[in-house]
Amino acid sequence: MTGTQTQSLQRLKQHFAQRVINQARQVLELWQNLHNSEWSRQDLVNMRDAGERLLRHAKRFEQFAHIAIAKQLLEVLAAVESNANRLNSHAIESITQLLQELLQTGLRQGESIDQVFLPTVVRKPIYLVLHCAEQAESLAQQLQSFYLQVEVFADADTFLQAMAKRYPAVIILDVDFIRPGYGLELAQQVKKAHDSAVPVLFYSENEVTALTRLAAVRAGGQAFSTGNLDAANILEKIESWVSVVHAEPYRALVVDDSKAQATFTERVLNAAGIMTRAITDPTQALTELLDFNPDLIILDMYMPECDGPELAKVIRHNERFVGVPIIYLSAEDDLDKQLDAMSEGADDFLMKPVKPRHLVATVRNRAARARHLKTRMVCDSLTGLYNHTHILQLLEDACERAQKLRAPMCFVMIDIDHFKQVNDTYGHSMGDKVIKSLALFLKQRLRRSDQIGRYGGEEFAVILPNTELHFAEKIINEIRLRFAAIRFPAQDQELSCTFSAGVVAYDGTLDSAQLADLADQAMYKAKHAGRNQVAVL
Ligand SMILES: Nc1nc2c(ncn2[C@@H]2O[C@H](COP(=O)(O)OP(=O)(O)OP(=O)(O)O)[C@@H](O)[C@H]2O)c(=O)[nH]1
Repeated sequence: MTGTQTQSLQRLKQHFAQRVINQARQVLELWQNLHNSEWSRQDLVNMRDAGERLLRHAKRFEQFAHIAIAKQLLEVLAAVESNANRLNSHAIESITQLLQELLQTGLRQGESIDQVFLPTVVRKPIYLVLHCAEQAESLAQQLQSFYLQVEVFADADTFLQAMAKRYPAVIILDVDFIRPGYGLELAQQVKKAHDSAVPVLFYSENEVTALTRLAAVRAGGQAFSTGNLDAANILEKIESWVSVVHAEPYRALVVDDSKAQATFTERVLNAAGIMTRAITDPTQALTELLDFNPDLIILDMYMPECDGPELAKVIRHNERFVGVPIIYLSAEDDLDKQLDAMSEGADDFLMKPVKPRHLVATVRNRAARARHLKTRMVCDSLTGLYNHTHILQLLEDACERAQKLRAPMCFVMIDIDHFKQVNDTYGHSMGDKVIKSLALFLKQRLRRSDQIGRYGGEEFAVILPNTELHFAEKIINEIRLRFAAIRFPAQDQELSCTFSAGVVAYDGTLDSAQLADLADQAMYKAKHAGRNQVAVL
């Protein structure tokens, strides 16, 4: 085969790789949409179509893991269809499990990194509509170093044409684009012409009046910045606007001595994509709590062996379950009794018969809040990355998984160089900004299946499942080069930072603590060898 033929074959392969990834993403997105709606016949059809497309593309590209997952997904969907299109907990669990696997399945090793490691947080482009061309170019460059796609517009027509073709992740719009106040008019035009609300970040070089800010809100502005536009800040905003819904379905444990009521509750919740386990014997509740790990518990008030408030107390006595919301679902209409029951550590009271919509909304709201609190416990407050304890826990899980599946896995330790100097020269808040930027940078560059933690002050840890050592080294090195190229506006100058990293591969025998230790050693090797480099061990 000639060099040109090999190249075009490679391009073709990459083209299909991209398609497989896109199809997998579509299936995931369809499933996630169910978090806000109720399962219908149309959902089944859409998921099946997306699953079939994934299977077709995966076959063409010979992605065997994707083929196996797509086939199993289609089987589960066929079972749902033959069960009068009723989603039950088993189907919800199977689909979730398969989609998790899909998320974990990188493409075959050896493919181009650009295809495998697609930016995960913000993929759509950013439209930059600024009055000053020089400022637009410099901001575009900064944003690009964060792996964002940027399109710069110098006139309104080209911008409006682009809007008609593709929606961006965000529009950064100068209120004084071309002439004073024209940016606001342009935003109004966009708002009228397009149903889909694209977030607009308004910008003005100078401070503006309250009236201009009000006009910006009315024109659909999501935020307003004045003075310096800073890429990290913009990415942080966009990330919060596009943050992905939690992919895991909610889990509810239903305790009701009436089988008919328990089944009714289960059906209503299942149709909303909520996994349910229903039990009629309250003495089994603790065992089920441990086994099923629900986001919340729905309790009947009156049951023969032990009543609801007693059970609530027993549950609350267990340290592990103090935070799990408890909702009563009972025919009791005496307000005093309801309040008494609530005083035993319950969170809500729903009267039977309850409207399905009311039940679903209550469960979703309570479960979302409980998850939010749980997330805060495992995440670092400055960066939103996993905290030290949690990333080590995740590393333990990753080692187990890699050993079970005999899959490659790498662990990386990253430490910003001479960080003390950044704090000493530019102040602690500038130091915080650099830490936050590196966090955003890693999130934006790595795959969704990779896990990133803030290991210590200016130290980060990354778990790369399904990744060979040479690949991990290549990616971290590429990230290192890009990060070093970022210029952070600091006072009236610019600041740049570098990092040193240590990369180690799981060999199937080490435990997570040993692996972390080795990564630390590798990172120190990089520091001793002069910093701003990646060392492997
Ligand atoms: N701004 C800020 N600084 C932090 C934070 N956590 C730790 N630091 C600072 O990070 C600095 C780390 O300094 P050192 O461990 O001496 O290392 P270094 O200056 O980065 O030098 P090398 O790692 O040897 O390249 C200390 O001054 C800490 O106070 C934080 O959350 N924010």
